[in-house]
Amino acid sequence: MNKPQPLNHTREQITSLDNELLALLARRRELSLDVARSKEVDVRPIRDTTREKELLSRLVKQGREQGLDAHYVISLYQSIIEDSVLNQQAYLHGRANPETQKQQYCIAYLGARGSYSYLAATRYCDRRQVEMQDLGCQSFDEIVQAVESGHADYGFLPIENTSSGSINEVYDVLQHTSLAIVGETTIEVGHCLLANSGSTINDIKTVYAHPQPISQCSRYLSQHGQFKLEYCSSSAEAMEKVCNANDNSVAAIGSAEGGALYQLEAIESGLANQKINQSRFIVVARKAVEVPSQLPAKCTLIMATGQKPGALVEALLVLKARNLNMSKLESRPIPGTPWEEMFYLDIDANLASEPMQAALKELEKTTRFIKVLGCYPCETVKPTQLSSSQLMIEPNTSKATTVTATAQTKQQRVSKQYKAEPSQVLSGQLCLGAGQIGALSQVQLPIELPQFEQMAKSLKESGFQAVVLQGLSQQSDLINSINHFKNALAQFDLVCILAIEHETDLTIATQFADMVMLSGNLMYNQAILTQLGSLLIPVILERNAMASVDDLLNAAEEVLSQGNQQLALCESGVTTLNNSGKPSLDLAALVELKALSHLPVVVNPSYAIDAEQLPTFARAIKQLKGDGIMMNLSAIESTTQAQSDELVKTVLSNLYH
Ligand SMILES: O=C(O)C(=O)C[C@]1(C(=O)O)C=C[C@@H](O)C=C1
Repeated sequence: MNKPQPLNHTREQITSLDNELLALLARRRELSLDVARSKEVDVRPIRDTTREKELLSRLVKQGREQGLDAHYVISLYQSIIEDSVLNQQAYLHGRANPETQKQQYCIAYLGARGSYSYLAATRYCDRRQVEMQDLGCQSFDEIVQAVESGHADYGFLPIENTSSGSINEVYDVLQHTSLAIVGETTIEVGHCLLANSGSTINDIKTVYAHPQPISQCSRYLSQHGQFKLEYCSSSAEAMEKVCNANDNSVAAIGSAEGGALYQLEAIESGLANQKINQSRFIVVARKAVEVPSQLPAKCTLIMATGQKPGALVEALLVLKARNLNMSKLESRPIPGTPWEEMFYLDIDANLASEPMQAALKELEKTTRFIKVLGCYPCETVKPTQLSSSQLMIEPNTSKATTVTATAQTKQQRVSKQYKAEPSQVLSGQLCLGAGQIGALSQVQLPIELPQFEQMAKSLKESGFQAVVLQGLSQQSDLINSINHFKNALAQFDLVCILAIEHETDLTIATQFADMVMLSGNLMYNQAILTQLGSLLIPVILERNAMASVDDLLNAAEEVLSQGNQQLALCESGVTTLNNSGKPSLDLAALVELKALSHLPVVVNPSYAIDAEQLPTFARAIKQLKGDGIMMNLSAIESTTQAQSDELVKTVLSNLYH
């Protein structure tokens, strides 16, 4: 073996590379802010998971070629992307609320420098490049008072922890404050045993800690029954006590970062019961803030329902009817009124959005008390994952073997051999398969909202259960419009299906739809099929006009193999030499698909069949065991609205009776 170069020489090279890496990361951050500036102008959502997947799979491949393993590359980039998303969010949030743009924030928090609250506040200010003036407090009440009285700009309150759950006292404080929640931040809580320099674990007799870390480290502490526990009002107080004690037999529980501020050393680490131990803090201020529509927003409400049975369920159904996701529900007693409770709800929605406003109006009618505590950007960045097939891309694997290997396993999940009983796709009032027939209407965008509301009402009255919105790229102010459309559809219990006709539709469609439909022109796009397979909402896969039944089943297999079992197929006609310029409706394919697969099949005769023949075809679809009909009413050229209504009525009546 050759003699290696001297250690310090190698270390110098590593140091110089690390400097370059940091400079590159800083440059990447600047570019990410440039992206935020463009998104501010175009009003596009911050998160683009399609772009993230593209980026990750390319980097995994390139990394492999340079000897870096996929998981290493992915975890590095997941942190980089999280940072990029949170920075963009902070930037756009600041722009939407110019009065919050200051050089310095005075922040009230629990304990003293070094506490977890202090670390969370530091992180919050760093992200916004604002200097922090810290105001340590002894209790949650003191924090709230400091902000209410104007001594502090913001208060930091820990609201929940992944090991010990919700922090009830904070919920109680929120019942009585006039402050608004304007932000949230989550930090990793790495509990360590912190002691004076020179102490070893065998020296420790007394441990100082706040009750929260004690409960989060209960397993570790029960293994060390010899420790005498002393409760403190914060982790910072615990560290300060150890620092002042000048004694090797005392220790504190806290973060290594905080301990360093008190010259304490971490003699044991990873004390928490759960490997992932995170605390979420809410940020309170005197004035509520606005959240731009491109940011994922969260609303926190408190409400007291009527005392009659089922009152809470009734209130929650109001949210469900508007497709509002509730990410947290807590209850706390109302002081002075035994057995009555106040509910705290976190809803994944923007307060300014139509569904949220409509839900609030409805809730105001049925609850005894309701108050919005705040609307703020959601700071949980769910890491984008790659599918196992994307992770497996081996540079040297011959393409032929991959293709045969998948071909052999294909047909399995879609086939009746794999699953004998018919599958059913369900979303709201729409039910496809296993004996249920659905009626879906296609609506071509762009469209004005008042006209859309009118249309939604008449589609509901005709008997449709779902509406497929096509031409997303044609609609201006897309996010706002979709929110309006969804709300209008929800009013009439209609399921909102967004059609993906271009790769660029994917992000918005998957974010806002109850269900998505992949247009036939994208049926061969492997990357999109993979992504649809990882969704939690149902998917309709339209057959490409040139595709065989086998091709359609192969595409369906790809979706199922990624996990999403809520899949229906759609036959809209194939290109033939019939000279009419129209596609030919392939009812033989319907028969074949039903014979081979358990998946529901919807038929869309709108493009292939003349209007007057539609009632006959509807009967045929039913007799051939089709599971639904999709109709594009604008493709049906009837002379008057009344004629068109009459036709739709006959078609649906033939389908259902
Ligand atoms: O390319 C974008 O749209 C970005 O916002 C940048 C970036 C990134 O940091 O690479 C961040 C967030 C998006 O979800 C995708 C990618």
